[in-house]
Amino acid sequence: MTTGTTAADLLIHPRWIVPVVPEGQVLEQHSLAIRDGVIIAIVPRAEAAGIEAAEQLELPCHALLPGLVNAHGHAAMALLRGYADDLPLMPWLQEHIWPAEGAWVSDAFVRDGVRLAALEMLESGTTTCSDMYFFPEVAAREYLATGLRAQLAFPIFDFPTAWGSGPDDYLAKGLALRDELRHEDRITVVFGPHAPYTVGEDTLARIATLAAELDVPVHIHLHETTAEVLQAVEATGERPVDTLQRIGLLGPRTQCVHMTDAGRQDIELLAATGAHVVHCPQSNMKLASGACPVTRLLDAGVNVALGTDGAASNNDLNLFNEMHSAALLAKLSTGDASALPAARVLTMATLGGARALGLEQRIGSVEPGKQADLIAVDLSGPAQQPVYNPLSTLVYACTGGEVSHSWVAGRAVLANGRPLQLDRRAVLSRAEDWRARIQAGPRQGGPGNADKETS
Ligand SMILES: CSC[C@H]1O[C@@H](n2cnc3c(O)ncnc32)[C@H](O)[C@@H]1O
Ligand SMILES: [Zn+2]
Repeated sequence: MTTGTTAADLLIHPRWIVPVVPEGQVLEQHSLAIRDGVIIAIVPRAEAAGIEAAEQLELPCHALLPGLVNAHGHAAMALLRGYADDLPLMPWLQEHIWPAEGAWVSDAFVRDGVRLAALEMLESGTTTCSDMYFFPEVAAREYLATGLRAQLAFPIFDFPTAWGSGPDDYLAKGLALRDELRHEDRITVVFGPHAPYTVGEDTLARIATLAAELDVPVHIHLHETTAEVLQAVEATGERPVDTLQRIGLLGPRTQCVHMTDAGRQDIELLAATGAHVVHCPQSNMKLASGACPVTRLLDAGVNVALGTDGAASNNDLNLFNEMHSAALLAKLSTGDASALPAARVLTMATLGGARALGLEQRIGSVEPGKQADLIAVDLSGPAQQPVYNPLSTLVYACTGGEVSHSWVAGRAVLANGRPLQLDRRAVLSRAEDWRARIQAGPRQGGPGNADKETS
């Protein structure tokens, strides 16, 4: 290396960089250098000559920003997209989704479902996802292969499912998986108790103790509907969030998914304990569950992340769509057009997600020293032109299809709109196979047979 130059593996020259920190900033005609998977420099284009790079990439019409963080989903449910629509939460779950999962979920279902979900997420700008679903060991293998970063929230219920026989079994399997994957940089394994209405207080208290001892996050559906809250109050005399607080399960490691029913006291409690909220606006609207009071949470100092939920209730895994919906829903539900502006919603979809998942030191913004989890978005199309303000264009005028490149820890995972580690045709063909089999009718013999049929 010549004196005065910096060595990089990759030097990117985009039209704009949206670093997210500070919120609202847009850098024009700057270059970004990556070495060993880490962002090492962001400099004005004119100064990029001082950086010697093994590879350079010109992106003349693109915005470069942090990869999006989908902070809540059930990836393999991509195979149940469109299986049951236009229903409220409980009939949807109890009469349609849980019976289908009982009949079809197996390791092969999860393998093919995660591949489909990973393909959709990568093509629409997500580089990190949180996945709460059965057979997380299979999902982990797929995330390692496809290049995505993932938090796996291993499922815990008080009753048996395809993946476990009861709380002891779920906890043993989940913690063994966490141990097995402890050296994998891109994967974290956390507790995933499904909800307070499917996991009793004894099990939740056990999880609280283990989570504190091991310093492991807890990801839980919470206050998804007002009916859930009212039923809990009737049965226990407490709102679920108060139960979690009483048993020690509410704190900076807790990721509360949904929170559509959150009054002033709930919000104060979340803020005081440092718990995170994952907002899933499209799933909440489609199931008519309610609207999370995002602006009041943010005003109170609660970190809010953004998630799609599963494709069976959204019905996509596209965080560009989710950002757009989050902004519009906030404006509609508060009657305030200035609620949740573009810069704020982009923070939720990046740094807010990273913070909720305990990854803020590593990802969520474009800053030297952070992992190079980045996406490039081509803003030259007719639906994006003219670009007065790239933040506005990204949130209000993009659909995800404009994402051309993405990198996770500096490794290219999408180039020219195509995934590099996934066989797109094979993934789509497997999804169609599952659709045909599921639509043909209930499978006899229980989970397990699907492995032999599709591997
Ligand atoms: C712990 S494995 C995931 C489990 O959750 C179910 N699920 C999917 N979407 C929702 C939702 O919006 N609320 C509650 N539960 C949901 C999924 O079908 C799995 O059984
Ligand atoms: Zn969910």
